[in-house]
Amino acid sequence: MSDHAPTVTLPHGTFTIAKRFTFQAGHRLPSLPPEHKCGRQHGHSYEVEVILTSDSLADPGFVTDFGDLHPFKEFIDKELDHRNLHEVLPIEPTSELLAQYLAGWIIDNLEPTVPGELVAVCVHETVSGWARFDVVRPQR
Ligand SMILES: Nc1nc2c(c(=O)[nH]1)N=C([C@H](O)[C@H](O)COP(=O)(O)OP(=O)(O)OP(=O)(O)O)CN2
Ligand SMILES: [Zn+2]
Repeated sequence: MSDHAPTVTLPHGTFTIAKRFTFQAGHRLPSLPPEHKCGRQHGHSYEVEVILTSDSLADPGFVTDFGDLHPFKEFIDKELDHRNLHEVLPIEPTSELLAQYLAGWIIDNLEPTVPGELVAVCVHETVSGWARFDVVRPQR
């Protein structure tokens, strides 16, 4: 029996990675009618998933080094963690708008320094509810 796994023909395709970040925050959704429970102050353990893609890999075989996403963690920890989101964000803090806002932060601040391209940001507010914002790029 050989000591090596067999050689295979490597298929063409695209690579996708994801990394999860978490933070705790309070919010309310001030635009909701007064009888809606989510108009009241409450909190979530937010999970944010950042999804990046590339057709080719940087050494040693990365779309983007997961460690290169650390500035996003620093941003979340400094600006969002243990805060009232409706007080610190320039948007109404629904999951959908938070996903779009975080995608904008990544495109402005992180994407220029990493090889991968942002595909989407998912925001999980609860174990059962989440929203995803998909970045639409102009046709090249
Ligand atoms: N499309 C969206 N709907 C709602 C959002 C949102 O961001 N996008 N947010 C909320 C509230 O923030 C709420 O905290 C979560 O709502 P909901 O899942 O209804 O609340 P529960 O976890 O208590 O769920 P139950 O299934 O009722 O236990 C509301 N909607
Ligand atoms: Zn909520």
